[in-house]
Amino acid sequence: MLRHRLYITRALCQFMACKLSTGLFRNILKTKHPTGDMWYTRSCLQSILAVTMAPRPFSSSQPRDYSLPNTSWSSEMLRLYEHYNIMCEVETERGDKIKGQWTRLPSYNRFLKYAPGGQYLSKLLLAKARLFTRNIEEQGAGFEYVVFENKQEKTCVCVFQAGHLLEGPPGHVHGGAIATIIDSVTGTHATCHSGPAMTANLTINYRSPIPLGSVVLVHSSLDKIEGRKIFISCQVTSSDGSKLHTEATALFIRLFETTY
Ligand SMILES: CCCCCCCCCC(=O)SCCNC(=O)CCNC(=O)[C@H](O)C(C)(C)COP(=O)(O)OP(=O)(O)OC[C@H]1O[C@@H](n2cnc3c(N)ncnc32)[C@H](O)[C@@H]1OP(=O)(O)O
Repeated sequence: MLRHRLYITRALCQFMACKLSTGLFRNILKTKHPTGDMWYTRSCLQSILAVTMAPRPFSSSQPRDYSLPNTSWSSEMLRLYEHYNIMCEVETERGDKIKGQWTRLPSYNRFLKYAPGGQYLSKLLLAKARLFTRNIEEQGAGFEYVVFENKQEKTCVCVFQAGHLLEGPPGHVHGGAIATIIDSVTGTHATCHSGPAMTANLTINYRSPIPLGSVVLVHSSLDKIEGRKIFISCQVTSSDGSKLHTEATALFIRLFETTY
């Protein structure tokens, strides 16, 4: 079993290194199996990767989940967290708890490590790498956020509190930080819906500045899917929805042809 995993890991590394130099997932790839009597084709490797990383990018194992409340969260952040979290579970007439329309998506400092099978890849591939939005250890200093998904409505909402290290214009959030949270939320949405995907295009209109330390909502809506293309639109609003801060559209390209 362990040997089998090692073969898969080695093949994956060769595959990724090859793809980095030739463009993602474009050409037929043949990688020799270590035993010398078998060849991996692109579709075979895609299947391995699909099993390794998809359809669920998150597993329920033990690491720190950054999407859970911490002491830096303001009362408004906690209120909105509770507002959505309570809808993740509903009570039936018989008093049973069942899954609601919303799901809270856990978030780690490196999701690859905690994806099914990802711990093997994680040891070999840039082991110190961290998800950009989760790499500031000081609570409340950077991106504090939690994403909820509503599969039925094909939407996600993110409750986002911007810390003091995200300053751009004095007292307000940097445009790059806003782009980052939009990319992260829409990217998470695309990945949850369709499996691993990368941003191909992100178009942003900044409508009104976001005060540092304030809590805003990032709404992500899946507009349409055409083949491997996933079109998403996004609005960042004040926490009561009365003020529009930012609008964006994003195009993600699904990395695998497999449908989930
Ligand atoms: C749980 C996970 C949490 C993750 C949260 C964080 C999310 C963060 C997401 C990111 O930030 S990803 C990093 C930033 N993005 C990149 O670095 C991507 C760089 N670009 C690429 O790697 C490739 O261009 C890409 C994978 C996007 C597409 O390459 P492919 O070779 O797989 O696709 P191809 O070029 O064959 O295009 C497929 C289709 O998409 C279309 N397309 C590709 N790029 C496009 C583009 N930029 N604009 C419009 N259409 C585009 C293309 O025309 C074609 O359309 P048709 O099928 O209709 O012919």
